[in-house]
Amino acid sequence: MSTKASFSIKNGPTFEGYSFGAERSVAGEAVFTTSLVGYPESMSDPSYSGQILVFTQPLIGNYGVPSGEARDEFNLLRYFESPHVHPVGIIVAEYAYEHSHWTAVESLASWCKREGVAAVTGIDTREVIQYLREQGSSLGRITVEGQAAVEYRDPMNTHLVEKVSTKEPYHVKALKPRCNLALIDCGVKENIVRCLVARGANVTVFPYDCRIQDVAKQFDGVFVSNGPGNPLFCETTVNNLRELLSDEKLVHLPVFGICLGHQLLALAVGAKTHKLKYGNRAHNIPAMDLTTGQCHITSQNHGYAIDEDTLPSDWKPYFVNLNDKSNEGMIHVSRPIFSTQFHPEAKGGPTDTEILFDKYFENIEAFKVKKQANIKLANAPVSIQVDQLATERVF
Ligand SMILES: NC(=O)CC[C@H](N)C(=O)O
Repeated sequence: MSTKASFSIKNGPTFEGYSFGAERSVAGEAVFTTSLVGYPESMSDPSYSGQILVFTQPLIGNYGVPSGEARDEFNLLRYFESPHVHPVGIIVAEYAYEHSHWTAVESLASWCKREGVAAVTGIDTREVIQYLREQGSSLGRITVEGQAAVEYRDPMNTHLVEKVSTKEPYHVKALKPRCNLALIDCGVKENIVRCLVARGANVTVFPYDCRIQDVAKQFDGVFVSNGPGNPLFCETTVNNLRELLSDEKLVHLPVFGICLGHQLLALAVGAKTHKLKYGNRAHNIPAMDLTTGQCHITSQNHGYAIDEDTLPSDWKPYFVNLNDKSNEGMIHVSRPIFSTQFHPEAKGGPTDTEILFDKYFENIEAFKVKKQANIKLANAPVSIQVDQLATERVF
């Protein structure tokens, strides 16, 4: 029989189960996802950094884990959203000790062990979620039998983005390049880079604290990525974005942000953010496009949201969450800038809103036409030697 392990919620109950991952006692923020599939994608998503992820889907592990080394035609990770697992622990109702899938190269248990991630099975996750929903976002810890319990700790009080962002810029080439984009990496998911490169962008990925306002003139667009933690920790990025957005020579520059990127752009324009009661983590959340009235089913993973009442008058809410009415995006009234709280790149989840990448590329094409006509904008030659940059994340 495997080693016993317990999962405790601070100011809440303790649940007894069995360890199937690394035999390590850990603490973090306990969050839950109601997604039915996609545990490899979720667990390799840097936005889950420092968290203990509870799956409401009762059977987890049944299709194993695909290769973390396989790469696609752009040299991006084929199956993972980053090279490593980011939650410190996972909680499941029933771990499938036998797995089967044509892409599987190992079991979820062996992946967790190799990555030092605690994993507990045999937990009544229905009760856990009811508790987290009532009490709201809570701290949690996993204690492996025979080990001392670790102190509860709140990862939201630490600068998680600093840990997961690339340490040096890197460059990903398109097969048939049509534009050059600068991406601010706060913990970017691989599929965001893929959505850009596959549409013909050479993407230069910069660390979260790079002075984007200094390099933006060399690019056809700026992208701000997803990432972990409280957006208020990213003051440097917010200040840089504020300067970028207030540069008169850059008024036509297309900008797109996703999730944390959306929150950072909102902070940069003077709006406020708040923590949601327990966050939205699922693959089937309805978000309505306020410009068309259409509802889209979206993939989500966030604990914070922006207060749309605090948006300045030249910004409009773009999408609204039809479950809890929280903000799901913003769009500038005249400039080619928009951002979403949900994940149009999916992985996992529905790809319905991938059209937003097409919209971003339409903005980029329009910008290139304006650049050629040289209408009131900067047009600096690319001085960054992209061929001398790394070709993947640098840690
Ligand atoms: N996926 C993300 O980018 C998450 C954004 C932010 N860390 C939040 O929890 O709200």
